[in-house]
Amino acid sequence: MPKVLYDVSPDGYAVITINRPDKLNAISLSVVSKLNDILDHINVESLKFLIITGAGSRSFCAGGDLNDFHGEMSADEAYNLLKPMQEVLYKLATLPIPTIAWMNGLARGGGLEIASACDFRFATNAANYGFIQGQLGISTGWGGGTLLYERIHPQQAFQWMIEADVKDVQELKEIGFIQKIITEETISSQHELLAPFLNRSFDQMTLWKQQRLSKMSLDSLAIQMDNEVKACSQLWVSEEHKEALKQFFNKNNK
Ligand SMILES: CC[C@@H](C(=O)O)C(=O)SCCNC(=O)CCNC(=O)[C@H](O)C(C)(C)COP(=O)(O)OP(=O)(O)OC[C@H]1O[C@@H](n2cnc3c(N)ncnc32)[C@H](O)[C@@H]1OP(=O)(O)O
Repeated sequence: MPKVLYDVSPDGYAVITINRPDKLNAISLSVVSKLNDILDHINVESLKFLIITGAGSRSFCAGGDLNDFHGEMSADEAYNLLKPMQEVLYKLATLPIPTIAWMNGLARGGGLEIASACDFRFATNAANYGFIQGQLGISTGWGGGTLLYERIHPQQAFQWMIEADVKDVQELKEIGFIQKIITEETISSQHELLAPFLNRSFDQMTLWKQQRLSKMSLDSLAIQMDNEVKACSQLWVSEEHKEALKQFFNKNNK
C-alpha cells in the first residue's frame, strides 16, 4: 500500500492520508518525499480546501520516524535530514486554499508540527497530543514551533514547548489550538464539521485564505522556520537527545 494516499472528492476537497497505521503514521523519509510531491502537484483551482489526516483510528501522526531520523551525525547532517520536511510544512502553511488537520488519533512531536502548519485543527476526544520535543533533548525540527506561535497565544506556545507535556482535547480547546472536537471520525462530505466549508464557493475560500496569508509575513516565516531547523540541528547531536532515542529503541526492542 502507498505510504501516503491522495483522494479528491467530487464535492471539491482533497484528503491527504499518512498511511502507516502500524507505525502510528510516523513520518519516514519516503513519506516526506511523497508529501512534497503531492503538495507540488495539487490542483488548487479545483479545490475548496485540503484535509490532512492519518490512517486508522489510533494515531494522527507520531512525529518523525525515529528509524530514519536518528543515527550518529553532525549538526550539518542533521540539518540536511530535517530541512525537506520543513519545506513540506512551509508549502502546507502557505497553500492558497484553507487546510484542515483532521486529527483522528494521537499526535507527538512532528505530528503536531504538521497540525500547526494547517489553518484549522479538528481533533478526536479519544486521544492525546504532545509537543514532546523538549523531553527528547531537542526543539521542533521542522519549523512547527514558528507555526505554533502563529496559531495560539505566544505565552501558551512558549509554555507548551518548555513543559513538553501531553494534552487532551479540552486543554487544546482552552489554549485555542483546536477549533472543533471530532466525535465521528470518518471523513465524508456529509460530515457536519465540513458543511460550512463545503457550502462556500471556490472563490470565497481562496479569497479568505489570501486574506489569512496577508496577515503573516511569509518571507520572515520562511527565515524563522529555517532558523528553527538550524537550532534543532545543533541540539540533535546532544547527549540528552541520544539518550532519549536510546530509550525509545530499548522500549521498542529495536
Ligand atoms: C524527528 C522530528 C522531530 C520533530 O521535528 O518534531 C519529532 O517528531 S520528535 C518526536 C518523535 N516521536 C516520538 O518520539 C514518539 C515516539 N513514539 C512513542 O513514544 C510511542 O509510540 C507512543 C506515541 C507514546 C505510543 O506508545 P504505544 O502505545 O506503546 O505504541 P508503540 O510505541 O508500541 O508504537 C506502535 C508502533 O509504532 C512505532 N512507532 C511509534 N512512534 C514511532 C516513531 N516516531 N518512529 C518510528 N516508529 C514509531 C513503534 O515502534 C511500534 O512499532 P512496532 O514495534 O513495529 O510495533
